[in-house]
Amino acid sequence: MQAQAPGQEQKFKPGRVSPKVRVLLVEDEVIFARAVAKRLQQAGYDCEHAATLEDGRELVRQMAPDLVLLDMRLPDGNGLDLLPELVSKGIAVISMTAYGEVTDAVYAMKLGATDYLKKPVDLEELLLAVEKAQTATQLKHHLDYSRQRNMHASEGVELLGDSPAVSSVRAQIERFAQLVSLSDAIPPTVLIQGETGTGKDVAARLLHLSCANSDRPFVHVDCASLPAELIESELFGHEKGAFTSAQASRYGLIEAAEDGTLFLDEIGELPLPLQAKLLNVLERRRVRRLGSTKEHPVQARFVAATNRDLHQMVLEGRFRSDLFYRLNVLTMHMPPLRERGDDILLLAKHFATQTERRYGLQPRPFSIEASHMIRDYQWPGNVRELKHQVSRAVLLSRESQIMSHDLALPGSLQAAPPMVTPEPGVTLESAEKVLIENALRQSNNNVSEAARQLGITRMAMRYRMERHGLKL
Ligand SMILES: Nc1ncnc2c1ncn2[C@@H]1O[C@H](COP(=O)(O)OP(=O)(O)OP(=O)(O)O)[C@@H](O)[C@H]1O
Repeated sequence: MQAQAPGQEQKFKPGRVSPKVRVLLVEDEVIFARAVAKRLQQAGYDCEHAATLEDGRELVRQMAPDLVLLDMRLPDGNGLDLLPELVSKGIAVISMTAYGEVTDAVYAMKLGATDYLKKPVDLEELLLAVEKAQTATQLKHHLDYSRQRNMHASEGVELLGDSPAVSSVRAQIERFAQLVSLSDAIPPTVLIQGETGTGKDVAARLLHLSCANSDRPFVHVDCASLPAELIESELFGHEKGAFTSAQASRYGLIEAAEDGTLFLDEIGELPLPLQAKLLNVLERRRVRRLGSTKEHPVQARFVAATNRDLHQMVLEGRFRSDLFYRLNVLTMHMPPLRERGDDILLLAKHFATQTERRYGLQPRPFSIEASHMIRDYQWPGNVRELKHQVSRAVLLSRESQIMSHDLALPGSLQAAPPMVTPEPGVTLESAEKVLIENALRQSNNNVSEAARQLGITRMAMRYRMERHGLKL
């Protein structure tokens, strides 16, 4: 059978090589979790279980799930806190809420969950929801790839900011675009470095749009989220029978990029043997599909991005030095958000307006205190973190201004009085009172937020406050 032509969407279809769908269950009720995992495994899913948000986050990194079943009330926080991260990675999420926590389900859907289930959950109903979400995600990925081709990665690409650091990035993108577009030359590779969430993906897309052939494909390969055993066949393609599940020949993404751009995101995660193969492609401009003896010319320009210190990885023997030197020709550095001065507020206002428009909400300004907090916070997750926190604050805020406590930044919690540890001999009852008082102080007397911090419903919080005689 012949390989399909690059224009055919089918060749990108997820799941063709790995039939097992990976499901992550984030749930602290162990007996229920075991029953769900068993039922999903029986139905042919790969299922992993995490009992806390933190373990869930770690497993997302390790197993790159296709779908997450997310409980809302977890020992170390609310499932809503993990949800935006999952949605931004294109992972389907089914939220699971207990009876009486309807608002959580509503927020979860607003934040991009695919579906929600009410507890107690019937296992067959859960299985149906998983199947439905999986079909929807496959369709979405399918469309995403088609969209990448058809819209040429141009939609919604904005590198906002007036700071000198961002202006300099913009100028560099223009300059690099000219250099990689020189007609007769083999285009030099562009390496985009920067902390997570600084806009490396945005910069890569803008670069593509500024190049000659910007109407050609922009193919994004996330080396961190593709399982190691899949990356090779995804990148290089394969012939029918090259390995057990290769039932048809298939173009790899390098060929699919045609004479457009292949964007290798998180290149630091590429396994060492594949680094050698990639170097070979970059040097010889030829690619050979798995199981084939024939080589095909490579026309694409290569853009790579990383938030790792590749030089350090070379010193530690985790990244090939020859590939590093090959990549490190035209290098651009995305500045961290904390170094962009007033751009932070400009971006915050932009994301607030975006969320208000998306959900048809009244425009509201940030309070002076909230603006100061946004400006002073260090933003370790950079623009992505800002975007999520602002969207979340806009959706959750009930007041005429977006207040600092709506932002729920770790800094604001640090600024709150330290937690009081009960003395020995203190009763459970009085310890509970102390915890409630602390949570209220940390959330500036916002009962919903305090309830969220303690992992209980607003109603339960009100009831306990009344029992302890706590008034606002
Ligand atoms: N200057 C900017 N103006 C507007 N939006 C931005 C800007 N920079 C980043 N964003 C937005 O922030 C989010 C994160 O950006 P992006 O994915 O490009 O970061 P990244 O550096 O590639 O992250 P990672 O290292 O985690 O892959 C995206 O939603 C992007 O649209």
